[in-house]
Amino acid sequence: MSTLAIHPSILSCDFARLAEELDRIRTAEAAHVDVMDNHFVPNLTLGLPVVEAIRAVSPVPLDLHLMIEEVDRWGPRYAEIGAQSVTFHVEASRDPRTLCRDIRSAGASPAMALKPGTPFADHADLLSEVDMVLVMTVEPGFGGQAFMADQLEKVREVRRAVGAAGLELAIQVDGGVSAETIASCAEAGADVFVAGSAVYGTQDPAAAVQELRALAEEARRG
Ligand SMILES: O=C(CO)[C@@H](O)[C@H](O)COP(=O)(O)O
Ligand SMILES: [Fe+2]
Repeated sequence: MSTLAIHPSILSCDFARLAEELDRIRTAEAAHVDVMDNHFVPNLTLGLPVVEAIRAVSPVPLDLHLMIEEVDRWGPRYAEIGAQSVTFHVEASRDPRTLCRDIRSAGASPAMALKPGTPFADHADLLSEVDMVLVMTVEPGFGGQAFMADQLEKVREVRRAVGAAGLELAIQVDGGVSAETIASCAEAGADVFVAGSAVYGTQDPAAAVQELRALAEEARRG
């Protein structure tokens, strides 16, 4: 069985103190970086030069979540700078199979993301190309939104499909993941948990990461 991983989203950190904020989550398996272009989502965050600077100072690997329209063009560029994983939205990519291969050959793990309204079944053929499936548990664009419990059925569906195909894929959830909701995600079959406000909204983000991981482990043990 896979190890559980907590990936704090730096969207909720103090952007004026990025290096220090990254150091505060050294207990995490990776840092989740939300790249938004104000086209695919109605918000704008950061781009390649800033992600490259983050990569240079981060004590943990980077998990990049690309919420951008031109992902076929930019995805491989983000992989080249040394990210651990590059997640693209299936709603944005015109040629996801080629994109997955380009990301992998540039040295990163490709992952596919599904917005809440996007059925997994329409994109199940991509499972053999990716290392991770991200099931969004909020509409992408902003941190601090309420968790959409109706997406847990999609997590279960992906977990069943991964098992049936005999694959070893990670399933990530992102949006509204907190001490109140993480157990339901783990029970449904998620093993990588993104949390922004539930980590950076606390006094001690490193301890919050450990608490979230312990809750997920407990839920998995049943
Ligand atoms: O991708 C996104 C939002 O689009 C997320 O990664 C958020 O940054 C998660 O923040 P919280 O819901 O955990 O506060
Ligand atoms: Fe994200």
